[in-house]
Amino acid sequence: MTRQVDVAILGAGSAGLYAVGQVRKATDNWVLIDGGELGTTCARVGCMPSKVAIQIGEDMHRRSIFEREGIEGGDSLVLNQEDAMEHVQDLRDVFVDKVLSTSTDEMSEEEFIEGNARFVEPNVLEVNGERIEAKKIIIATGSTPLVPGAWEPFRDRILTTDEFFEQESLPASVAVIGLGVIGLELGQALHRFGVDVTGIDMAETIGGLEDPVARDAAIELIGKEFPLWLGQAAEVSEAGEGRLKVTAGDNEVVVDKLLVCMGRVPNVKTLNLEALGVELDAKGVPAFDPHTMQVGDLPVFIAGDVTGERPILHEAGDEGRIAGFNAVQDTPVAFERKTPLSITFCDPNIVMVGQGWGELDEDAIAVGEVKMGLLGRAIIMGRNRGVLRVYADKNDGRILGATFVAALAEHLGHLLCWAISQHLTVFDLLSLPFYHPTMEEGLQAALYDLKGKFDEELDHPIELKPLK
Ligand SMILES: Cc1cc2nc3c(=O)[nH]c(=O)nc-3n(C[C@H](O)[C@H](O)[C@H](O)COP(=O)(O)OP(=O)(O)OC[C@H]3O[C@@H](n4cnc5c(N)ncnc54)[C@H](O)[C@@H]3O)c2cc1C
Ligand SMILES: NC(=O)c1ccc[n+]([C@@H]2O[C@H](COP(=O)([O-])OP(=O)(O)OC[C@H]3O[C@@H](n4cnc5c(N)ncnc54)[C@H](O)[C@@H]3O)[C@@H](O)[C@H]2O)c1
Repeated sequence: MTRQVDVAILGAGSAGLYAVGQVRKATDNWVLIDGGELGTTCARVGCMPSKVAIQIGEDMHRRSIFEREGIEGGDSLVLNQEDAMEHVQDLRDVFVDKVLSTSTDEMSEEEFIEGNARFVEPNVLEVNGERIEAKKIIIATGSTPLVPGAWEPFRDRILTTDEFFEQESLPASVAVIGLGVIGLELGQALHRFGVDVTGIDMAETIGGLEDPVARDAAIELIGKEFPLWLGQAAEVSEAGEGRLKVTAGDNEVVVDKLLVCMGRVPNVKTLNLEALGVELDAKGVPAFDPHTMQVGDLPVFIAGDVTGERPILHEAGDEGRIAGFNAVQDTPVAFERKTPLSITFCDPNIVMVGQGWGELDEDAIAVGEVKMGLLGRAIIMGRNRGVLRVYADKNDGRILGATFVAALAEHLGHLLCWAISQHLTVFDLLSLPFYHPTMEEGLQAALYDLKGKFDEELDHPIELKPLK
């Protein structure tokens, strides 16, 4: 017998759970299906445990400035790697428990099915031998770390983020392959844990940086901590005694393990999306409307990392909300998407907001820049490194985007993202308060530099607004 439901949601990750949150407001007749480990990628093997590792690394690294502050004994501090990893796992468990106790743990057997679903028709699924016919289906099955098939013989010495946080002890040496977001965050954390790290990326950049000034600053600063080999793909072979030889161009290193962070692939393999009868892209994902999350005109929606488009948590959350909301409407509603914001939590942070350097027409923009070296608060913190670059429309001063390589830039990025979302100009921003002494004064300095690129002269100080 085929079970009938209003909505079936595939995947109990962040996107799927946000979708459920919307769906259950409109109907009790829904089902959530998940065939993997529960607790969400974010809490279990993503955002949260990675930030714990980064925090430990940062706390340990802080000792490098103790001496100049008159604090003695920094050299004798020891990071116990096993205890540190146990702390990562303890906090990870707290975050996972928090997710489970407010989601699947509370669901009935009717509401939550453990199993991998596959499509039979656009509105019919099969899971654990049972058929489910759903008026609407939401695909929110996330993604999986990419490991090249050719490296399968070395799989026992390859760590991805699916395995890393489970490690009780750490290898003495690691080659981090891929210096995108994950490679930079975890590579630097591992280095600061005392592991001998070599970072390799086939691109001539790190953290996906396109702005040439920001890119050079980031490569110089992070390259002071551990070697970065850029511009050549990594190749791997046996080195004997269980170790691996990694080469990239003329560089060569022998390591105990690889941390592979070469991107992620959508979890679509077992879904039989061919049954949808629409074209699939090279990764097996169907085309969808990013404002409704609907797949063509099918009764099918898609949300989160499985789309491969905006693989970050708040976007997965929004996509889940959009898909869930629309799955219970007669006609899908198109929603605005948020101003792009991406933060790599390495030190210094790498932050990109709004339109990226690669999308902008250099002739149509003005760029404001400040180096963080002379910023008072940054000097006090011993974190006066990096650069802030802000891009504005040359005609009207409207802020279009920015790239930051600086300590605590995660906060500056939010401020500027909100300003772009409100369509503010450099002149609007300079009339707002900047407290002294703060890191925000770095942003203020970049904005002053940007304002200097415009001829516009006000008849009053730019920091002030005449009463209307
Ligand atoms: C190491 C790391 C660090 C990160 N750090 C950050 C960060 O700091 N900030 C940030 O914004 N983002 C970060 N991200 C990204 C963020 O974690 C993801 O964007 C987000 O978790 C995606 O949520 P999701 O619901 O799409 O996928 P998931 O949470 O992965 O959920 C997908 C679910 O689908 C299930 N599933 C798979 N196949 C099937 C099937 N056939 N049938 C049924 N169920 C299935 C899986 O078991 C899983 O439970 C990080 C990611 C990683 C890996
Ligand atoms: N702070 C955050 O928001 C955060 C943190 C971690 C992960 N994430 C999400 O997870 C996703 C996946 O992260 P990721 O770091 O795995 O992917 P990524 O796409 O950010 O980086 C992958 C890197 O691997 C490199 N690469 C690919 N093949 C290679 C090869 N053969 N040799 C050398 N280098 C190679 C690429 O040039 C690229 O720089 C990201 O897109 C991100 O959105 C977000």
